[in-house]
Amino acid sequence: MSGPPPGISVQGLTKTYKNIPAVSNLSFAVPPGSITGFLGPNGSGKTTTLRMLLGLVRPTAGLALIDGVPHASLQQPGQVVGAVLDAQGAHPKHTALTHLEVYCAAMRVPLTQARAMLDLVGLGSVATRRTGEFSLGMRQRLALATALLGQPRYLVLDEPANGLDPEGMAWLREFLLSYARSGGTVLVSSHILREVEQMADHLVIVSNGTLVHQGTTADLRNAYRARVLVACSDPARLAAALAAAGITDAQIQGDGRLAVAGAEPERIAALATEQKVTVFGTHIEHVDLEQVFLSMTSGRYAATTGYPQQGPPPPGFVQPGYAPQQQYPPQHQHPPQQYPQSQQYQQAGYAPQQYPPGAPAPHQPPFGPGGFQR
Ligand SMILES: Nc1ncnc2c1ncn2[C@@H]1O[C@H](COP(=O)(O)OP(=O)(O)OP(=O)(O)O)[C@@H](O)[C@H]1O
Repeated sequence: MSGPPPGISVQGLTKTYKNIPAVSNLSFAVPPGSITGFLGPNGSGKTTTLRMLLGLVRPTAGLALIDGVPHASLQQPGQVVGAVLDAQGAHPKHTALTHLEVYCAAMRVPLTQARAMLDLVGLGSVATRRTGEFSLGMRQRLALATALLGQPRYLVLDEPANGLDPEGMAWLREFLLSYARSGGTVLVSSHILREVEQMADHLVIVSNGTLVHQGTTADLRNAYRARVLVACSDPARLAAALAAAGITDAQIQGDGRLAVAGAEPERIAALATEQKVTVFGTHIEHVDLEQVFLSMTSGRYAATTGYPQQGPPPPGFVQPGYAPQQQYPPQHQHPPQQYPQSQQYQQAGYAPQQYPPGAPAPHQPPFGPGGFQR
């Protein structure tokens, strides 16, 4: 018999408080080995969802499964899933070491794990200090150390970046990347896309308790990749030449410029030269994913009439209320200014796309050699 499907799976999850829906028919999956960013503005139902997943809130309807079973059915939950829901859990008069040792005893894991986990999260030097003296960032690290005591396969973190300075954020990012590389699965919530964008390979975006997007981070980036705005003597002719060369995402804008996605300015210029189309200037337009996220979750998204006008919806879009075509948020609209053909443009230099790099790992992995063993 095959075992339960691995990963986290949320199916039709619903929680209503006195007729007020906190989470409505929410379904998403967290693939094993992924870092999945769980995003949504304040009050969008993230914490309620995570609490249902961890068996702390009873769903009104639906299922939240870890390794195919509800949390309550896990044999040794602390060794399957570690959670950080809030960083305030430690007794202020307890030292960090005592705090963890109490948990070790409760979870029946060796007391030596307490010291090992403090070292792992960078709190080794303050192990005997009272947690009441800890900053919020230190408490976040302590909460993470607590979650890791049972060497879980899953980590569920609710806004772990709260209270972390940029250095703490960078540390957390590297830590979670390392955890995932060693086979762990992470579900991490945030209301700021930028906080998780560099580490999450999957994104689940909620608004008002409902799903608005799920998919890979790469797909979202590709859906909103940079485009080149070309001012030229014959945009229609250039668009036809681009299409013949396999570059089909080119649209004439209201201002007369041709907006091209999926080709670099040099390639566009070469095709224009072949077709005897004069290029007056090009401009690379980058998209800030944070703006896309804000537009998705604020409900303004459907009201925009931006780029591109046609084409498939971005991968992962699930909300039928959203416009069926992929669109840029209002911040990326161009003014309705006309660019007459005779107008001269300054040639804008090509700026390479500045998406954050993938997943550098310049640090010691917490698991495997040098770290703790699964
Ligand atoms: N115990 C509760 N009783 C009544 N309403 C609740 C309760 N818990 C949450 N809610 C409501 O459910 C909605 C979702 O809240 P939730 O805390 O899950 O959102 P969130 O996305 O985690 O937001 P935040 O990041 O601000 O914590 C909110 O409107 C909130 O007021």
